Amino acid sequence: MNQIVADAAAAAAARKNADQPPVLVYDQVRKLYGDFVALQGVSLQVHKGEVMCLIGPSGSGKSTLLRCTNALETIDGGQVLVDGVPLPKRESEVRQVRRRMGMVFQSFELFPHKSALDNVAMGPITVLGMREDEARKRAQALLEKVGLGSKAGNFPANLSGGQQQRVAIARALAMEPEVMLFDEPTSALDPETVGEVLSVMQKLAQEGMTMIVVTHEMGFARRVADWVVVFESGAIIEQGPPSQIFDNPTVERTRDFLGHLGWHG
Ligand SMILES: Nc1ncnc2c1ncn2[C@@H]1O[C@H](COP(=O)(O)OP(=O)(O)OP(=O)(O)O)[C@@H](O)[C@H]1O
Repeated sequence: MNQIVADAAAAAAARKNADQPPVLVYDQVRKLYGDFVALQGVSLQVHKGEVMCLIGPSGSGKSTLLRCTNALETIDGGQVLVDGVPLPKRESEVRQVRRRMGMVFQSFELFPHKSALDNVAMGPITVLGMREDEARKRAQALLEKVGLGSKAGNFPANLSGGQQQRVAIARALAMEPEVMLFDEPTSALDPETVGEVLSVMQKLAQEGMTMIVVTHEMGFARRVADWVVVFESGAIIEQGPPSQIFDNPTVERTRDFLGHLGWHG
């Protein structure tokens, strides 16, 4: 075994909960949009409590992989396993799986005519069948967790982008997901509100939430990720702990990508 392979094997063995079965397995996942190959042969594992950041150039397939995780997109080859079970095809079963994964989008997607509290309480009431008073109590606690306890009555239009995104995170958490999927959660935000969203995410990570984060925030990935995956043209070109990817990438194209972003370790 050469040194690079030995280092990679040691890093993989050191992953969080590597001794337990992974929560998510992507096995040779392939995704087409017409003739266009968006994902080709993507194989990856996510362990419980792990924060995995997906990075890479625009259009490299990061969001597509995230959307294949909760069956917002169907796959054209390979498989995605959740707790060892392939993603189902039937819509009713897909909904069951989706419920276990909270998703946060770039564009918040809050209901504009509902208060922050109602946005968060709605899922537990309508999907989980929780009593309204209990759901509202849960929603208030979650708004406090994301630093918005005093804004519960505000409508989305009266919240900043960063605050709306924190409501969206609280809304996802209200369903008590096993995994949180973040699709470029700060890309649509004014720079001054990016930090407040990232610190909520960092707190979640510290609490042990399993997270997959598509991000262009390299500082966040370096600081918070346990495992970083670099995409290019629908394929993984390198994966490893942040110290490897950001300080000592083994693949020239990772170095090029980070160099273009002005990242110098
Ligand atoms: N619904 C769709 N129909 C056709 N092509 C699509 C569709 N969704 C994505 N694509 C294409 O698939 C490729 C991968 O897109 P994807 O959004 O996964 O990239 P990404 O790495 O997340 O990029 P970014 O960082 O810009 O969000 C892109 O070339 C994109 O144009």
